[in-house]
Amino acid sequence: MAATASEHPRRLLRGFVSPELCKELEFIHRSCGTVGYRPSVFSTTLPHLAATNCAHLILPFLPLRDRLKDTVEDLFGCEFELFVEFTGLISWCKGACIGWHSDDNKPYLRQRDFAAVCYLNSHEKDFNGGLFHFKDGEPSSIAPTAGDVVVYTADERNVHSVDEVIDGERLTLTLWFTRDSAHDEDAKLINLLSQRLLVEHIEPKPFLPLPASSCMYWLAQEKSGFDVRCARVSILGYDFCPSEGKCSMNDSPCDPLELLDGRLYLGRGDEVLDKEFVNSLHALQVVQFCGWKAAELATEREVHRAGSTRPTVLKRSNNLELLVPCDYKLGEAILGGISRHDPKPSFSWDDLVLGIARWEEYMSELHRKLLILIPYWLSNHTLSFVDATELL
Ligand SMILES: O=C(O)CCC(=O)C(=O)O
Ligand SMILES: [Fe+2]
Repeated sequence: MAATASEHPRRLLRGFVSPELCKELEFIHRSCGTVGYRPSVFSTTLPHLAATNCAHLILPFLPLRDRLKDTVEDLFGCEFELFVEFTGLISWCKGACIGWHSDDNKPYLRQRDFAAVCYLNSHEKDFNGGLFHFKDGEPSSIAPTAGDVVVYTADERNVHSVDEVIDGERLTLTLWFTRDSAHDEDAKLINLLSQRLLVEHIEPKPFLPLPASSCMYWLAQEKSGFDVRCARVSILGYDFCPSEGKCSMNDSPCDPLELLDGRLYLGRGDEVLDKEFVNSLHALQVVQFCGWKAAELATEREVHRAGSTRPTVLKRSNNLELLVPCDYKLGEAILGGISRHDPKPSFSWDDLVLGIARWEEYMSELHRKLLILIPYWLSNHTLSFVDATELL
């Protein structure tokens, strides 16, 4: 039965997103996300990835984005009519909720025709609360499960709400589709990417991230607040340490959050790894990559342990602390969740050093493919996914 046959055109698609892709998108969100548009909400949009020198991280979204558009067109009988209007990773943390609404309910949202919400993690495993409800019709309630997707029309036939998240981080990939070509996300992205292509890639590592303005990472709450980059590394047991010669809060009047834009080290307990990162996003991406690939890195370390040299680790001293005005407790209360209580794998700096190398391979491969795909996208005016090797 086509979804259009019902009074409430909608469909729940079980297991639509593979567990591997759920994890990869979680990695991207935790290493690139910014503070979102509502309290306790974080988001990673495709234009944001392009603007922070991470356009190559758009690639993992594309096969799923294409498949969702085809599925929505098929289910709702509008083949070749739709454009993607918005694609974003959105996480809701402790305290986030939304009351009854339809997704086209504001004048500036009228172009939205259909929604697809992909659940990337699971109720009761990764977060509590956050159940989805439709006001009328079936299914009436959905407990998010990693891999499931709910698609529905964005109009008043599908008024819905989301219960408050009690703890953990509830992660979705949300897309809206439109019939109005003026709101085609691809056209905007291609424009951004073509501008970037004009910038000659002479850097040896063109995939290194570039932080956005520090206010985009700052979550303010009453008299307190935290930088989401600092909070996320802290939840994994690390902190940022200043690079030699950089000011610290003690001896310089400069804005301490600006230190997160420059070179820094990673510390853990009373140790600091003797490896400079170009900025906080670079270090955060590596740390999140190591979390994503923890099992593979541990296995690889076992295999290579004999011949490898130990990484240089410094003892922390007073000038190896980056004092940013970050309320870590608040960050942990909002971002930390039930999955944090999983047994932690034993820590080794060797894994981090191996992770740095594997992170570089992962990013440089995506970047290589991106450079092949951009001219193809420019001539096709769409961001569709193709095997980059076929274009060579
Ligand atoms: O995350 C969800 O389950 C739905 C979110 C929602 O309703 C919205 O963003 O408009
Ligand atoms: Fe909604």
